[in-house]
Amino acid sequence: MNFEAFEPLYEAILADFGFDRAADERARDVAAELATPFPLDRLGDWRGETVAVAGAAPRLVDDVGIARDADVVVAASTAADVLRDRGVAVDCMVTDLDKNPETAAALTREGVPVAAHAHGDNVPAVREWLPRFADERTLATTQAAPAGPVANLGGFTDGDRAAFLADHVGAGRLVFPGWAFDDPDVGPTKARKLDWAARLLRWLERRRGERFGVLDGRREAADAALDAALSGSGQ
Ligand SMILES: Nc1ncnc2c1ncn2[C@@H]1O[C@H](COP(=O)(O)OP(=O)(O)OP(=O)(O)O)[C@@H](O)[C@H]1O
Ligand SMILES: Nc1nc2c(c(=O)[nH]1)N=C(CO)CN2
Repeated sequence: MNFEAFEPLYEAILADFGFDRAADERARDVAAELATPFPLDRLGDWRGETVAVAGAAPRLVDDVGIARDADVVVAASTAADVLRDRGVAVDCMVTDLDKNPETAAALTREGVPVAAHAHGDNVPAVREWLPRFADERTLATTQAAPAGPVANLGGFTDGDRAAFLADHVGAGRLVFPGWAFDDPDVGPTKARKLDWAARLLRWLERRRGERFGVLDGRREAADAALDAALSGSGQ
């Protein structure tokens, strides 16, 4: 995914949450000062592999076997701790540094790549944590236009960004342990973020010609929101 393709959905997300594009761009520029280029082959070769994109819903503890059975495990945020605590090695972590940045820093030092996201509301965490990461294992990301070493491969929440990353590097089947879009225990903002995660995964499955079981029952609503956001963009 390149930014041009993602931009109409990025605009819709900015409008929905009232996020400021200029603030995202400033965050990206801070990350660009701190990061070094990350050639994606440092992730390893995921082409054709079954990639588990692990979310951090409470059900992840019951879905651990799905991750264990996959060829590659990409963990979103706190999913990395849940899986590692249960003996499942994580091949990559995707995070916006807001919950368990210590885990992310430690992973980079162990040689595990981490995609660290800079956005308008996490600049202090970017400044604090990127310098503590092993540079050569850190892929800095933005949701605005890419710049310098900071990439945008698509996506918004940690979990869907993980799926877009896997797609970008040629993953075969994507499976989704630890996802629950209708989680009664999340607050209203997180619930709205999860709605966007569902829409973005729906967009991704459409583009891939795949069907993600995690989207069963959600496709119609996701399509309506996507069609509204994409109308006029030719996608
Ligand atoms: N029920 C759920 N609760 C939380 N996360 C979920 C859920 N279902 C799927 N996910 C995915 O797991 C990811 C990691 O969630 P976690 O709560 O650890 O991180 P987070 O840092 O708050 O995530 P984000 O900043 O992206 O909202 C989310 O970004 C989301 O994509
Ligand atoms: N500006 C901004 N961008 C984001 C935010 C956020 O809170 N603010 N949260 C995200 C995933 O939780 C992803 N991107």
